[in-house]
Amino acid sequence: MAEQVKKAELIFIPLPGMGHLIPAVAMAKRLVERDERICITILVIDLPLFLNTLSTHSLESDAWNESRISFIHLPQLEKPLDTSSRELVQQMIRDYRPIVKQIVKDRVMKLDSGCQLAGFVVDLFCTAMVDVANELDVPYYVFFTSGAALLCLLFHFQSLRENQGVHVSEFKDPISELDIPGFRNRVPRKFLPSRIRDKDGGSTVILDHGKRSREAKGLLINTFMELESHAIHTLSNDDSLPLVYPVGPVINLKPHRDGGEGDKDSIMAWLDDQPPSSVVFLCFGSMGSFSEEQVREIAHGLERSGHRFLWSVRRPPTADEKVGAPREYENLEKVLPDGFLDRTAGIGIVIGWAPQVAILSHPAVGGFVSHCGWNSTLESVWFGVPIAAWPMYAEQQMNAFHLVKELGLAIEIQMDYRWDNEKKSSNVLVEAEEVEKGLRKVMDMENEVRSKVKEMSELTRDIWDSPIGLRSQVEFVDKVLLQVSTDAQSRCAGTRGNEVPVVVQKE
Ligand SMILES: O=c1ccn([C@@H]2O[C@H](COP(=O)(O)OP(=O)(O)O[C@H]3O[C@H](CO)[C@@H](O)[C@H](O)[C@H]3O)[C@@H](O)[C@H]2O)c(=O)[nH]1
Repeated sequence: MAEQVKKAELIFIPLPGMGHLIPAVAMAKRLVERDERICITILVIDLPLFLNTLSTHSLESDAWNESRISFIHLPQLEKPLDTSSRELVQQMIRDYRPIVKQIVKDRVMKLDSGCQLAGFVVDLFCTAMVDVANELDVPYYVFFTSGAALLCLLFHFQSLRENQGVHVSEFKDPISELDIPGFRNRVPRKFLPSRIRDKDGGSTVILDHGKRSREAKGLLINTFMELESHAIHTLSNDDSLPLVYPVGPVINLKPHRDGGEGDKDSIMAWLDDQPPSSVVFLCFGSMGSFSEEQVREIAHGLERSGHRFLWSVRRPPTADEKVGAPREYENLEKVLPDGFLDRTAGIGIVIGWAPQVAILSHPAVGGFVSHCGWNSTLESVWFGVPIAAWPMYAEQQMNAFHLVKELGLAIEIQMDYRWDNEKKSSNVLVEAEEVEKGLRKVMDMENEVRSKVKEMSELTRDIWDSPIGLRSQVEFVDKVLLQVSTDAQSRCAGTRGNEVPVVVQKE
């Protein structure tokens, strides 16, 4: 049946933060490579909250020669932003629904003959868009840009809420440990993402995303069996869930060609001059930043460790700026300890936005101090660089727990770091001594974590190079094509509503 489909168009709706956009574009590229009938349109929602990190143009330019991937930038909403709202992002996504509906309808009208709208692939945080897919009577799939273990946790608490009326906030003791399907070890409550842990911290919204994801035609997760077999099996064996596609690791390995990556050439030239595995790289994702006091503690820790370093530092938005991703410091010298840059000249460099994938792939890099964002985790594993975990917010504590305690792929710097969204900094100060200790540990060439990460890296690449590694992506593409063909047949037979004009084949 699938052979009858000439072209199938998927509409991707990523959350417009870099940690979500980067894997969505990488995923789109993988899918169009899998089958020449797949075309993808990526809708870029304009949330000023996120998009000032890096212009999306560099991501688009990576995909420009893929004629089967196109980008549509949605216009800014006319409504003023209520930056005090905890649910600002979700509200904005909801407000975009009529715009998306109209754009998709227009898009369908312009599709080549023989090309059919195959469905939506929505980020887990954009499940509000499911309403549009339903109104247009097309299937939707959910793309989850973090790991399978986290998804197990989300479904677990969503089902406790739905079926037993139990909320996670009822487990009061922060050190109490919970049995969560998909985890080999009991999970200390304090490591649960605050948005799930706290009843008034947005857990309703997040658990609702879980609920809507259950109704999807498939769950695409940016993970792979060798990294998360236990969690993937838990999800796959759960009959109440849709089909699970562990499509990862989806990493944007091709360096961005232009814009937004700082002074890439000089950074790479500096790395070329350093001995193998001698440099520790510090970077905290697209949204991570520290208080000035914390920046100084890190600087002291770096100096005391004596290790060569490459450190990506950005400042939090000021009270006036209110929202948005971290920005570059105008005068970094004022923030760093006196004379730091002079004393460390030749030993280390401090940069803004980092060309992270290129840096992690460089043989001079021997360790990575990371906030354990899922993309950073996958990139680090792919290149075999051990992590020193310093999670900050979102689900990063869970990721760190998984890496340190379950997989032994990371050492801990500070897992209890607690981000305060109002203060835009943490309630915990990690002192120079702790930083130094973590740096020494992660850079230790005899550390068991180093050999484990290398093994995982080799395994990942071997599997990725073999046909088995591509299986989930191929299966997903087959499912999309089969679904579109089945839907088209039922439309012809008049058994399915049809608000979307189906493109009639000319031949
Ligand atoms: O200076 C930088 C900073 C980041 N990156 C890239 O940006 C991405 C960052 O993604 P990630 O490591 O996942 O961190 P966040 O930007 O913090 O991502 C958000 O989205 C992730 C995926 O859902 C979650 O795991 C995180 O907790 C959440 O904060 C990665 O590809 C990095 O290579 C750079 O290239 N240069």
